[in-house]
Amino acid sequence: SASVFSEDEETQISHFQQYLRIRTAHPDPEYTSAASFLLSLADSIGLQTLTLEFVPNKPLLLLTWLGSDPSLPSILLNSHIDSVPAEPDKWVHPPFSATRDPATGHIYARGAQDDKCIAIQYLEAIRSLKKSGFTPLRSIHISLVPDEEIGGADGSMKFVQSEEFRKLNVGLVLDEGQASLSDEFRVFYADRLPWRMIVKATGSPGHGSRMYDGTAMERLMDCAEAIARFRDCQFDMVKAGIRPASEVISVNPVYMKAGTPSPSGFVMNMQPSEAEMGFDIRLPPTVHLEQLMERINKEWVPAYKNMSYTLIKTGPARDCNGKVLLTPANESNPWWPVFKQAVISSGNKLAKPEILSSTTDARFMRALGIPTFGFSPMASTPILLHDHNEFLKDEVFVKGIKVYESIISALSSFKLASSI
Ligand code: MET
Ligand SMILES: [Zn+2]
Ligand SMILES: [Zn+2]
Repeated sequence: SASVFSEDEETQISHFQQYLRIRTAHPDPEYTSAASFLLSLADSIGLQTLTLEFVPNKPLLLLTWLGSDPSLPSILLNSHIDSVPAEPDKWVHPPFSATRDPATGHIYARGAQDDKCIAIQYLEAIRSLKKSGFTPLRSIHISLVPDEEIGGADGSMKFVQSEEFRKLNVGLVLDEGQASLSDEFRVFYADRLPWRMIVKATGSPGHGSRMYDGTAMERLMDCAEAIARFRDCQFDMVKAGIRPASEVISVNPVYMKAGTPSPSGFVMNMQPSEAEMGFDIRLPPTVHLEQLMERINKEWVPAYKNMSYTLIKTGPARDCNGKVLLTPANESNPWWPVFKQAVISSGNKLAKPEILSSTTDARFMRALGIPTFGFSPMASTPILLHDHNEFLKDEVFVKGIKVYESIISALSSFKLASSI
């Protein structure tokens, strides 16, 4: 049912909608309009702003609220500007309309959950803390980055390698997380590693009517079947409740390409000499890589079957000390109890820390050894990232701002005798 909001809250919701209406979907995200909108919000709050352009036309915004002791390690709040594409015909409201359903309060837009909500929540939380007279001890930075959805090579990867980043002296990063079906917020201490695998098969072409061995299609289908068997085994562990989905290996087919195009579709009486298939693979950070490589070479894509594969791995799998990319979410990490307590004192619940099924820019910060949590305060919300009809309820969005007020004030006031 619809809730009643204050005038300030209505303004916050309207800022969210305005941001959602900017078409930041790949393959041609409107980075310039997004940047000018975000910079004008930052100006209205009185934040310092810096626009970095590591790659032309891919702005990365750095917003700063200076702490009273800027020599202390700072807090960095990260959000990506870009979104995945949407298929408008399959949505109940156009994906860049940010339509707010008056009955439910759902705001429909690509990016509503992933992850434009947090960018505006960071900003509005800071606006409200500033208004209340709060002054941070540590500096707080917001980074608004391009290209996360396509691997981050021209975005966060360049950012963390830059002199500007080094100068921030970041002590803790918060990045995006995922919605929660229950009333407990979720928090993520690691991401799965993102791989892409492209399998190509070649074989003898021939008449569509002929039965013979060694066609490209037959070989590729053998590969797909071997992968499907492995996928079933991994998925069965999830279905049986033995492991969470983020702690198994997922291998999902994402495209198939074969056949000879014709004006009316495809030539049907020819068996093609080439066939190709793409897979999205996600690996738990502690995965046994040798075992998987052996499986790929022996079971999935045996070279003797005239198949080859390409593996694309975007981003680091280990940090500078050769350690897997995990941020301790326990008392050994002094930031953890501060974060956890801040969520609880805002009147909310926090679920047991998890590994994220998908992958975020957090891996670039973790690779530098910087503690990084994934967190998007969306409780009692269906998980709709990259799906049709992505939405966030107005009330959930507004509550998230309050949660960040608590988190930002706690983290930025946190004092510790030792190095951090
Ligand atoms: C491949 S880098 C990550 C891109 C996106 N966030 C995903 O999980 O698919
Ligand atoms: Zn995404
Ligand atoms: Zn995202």
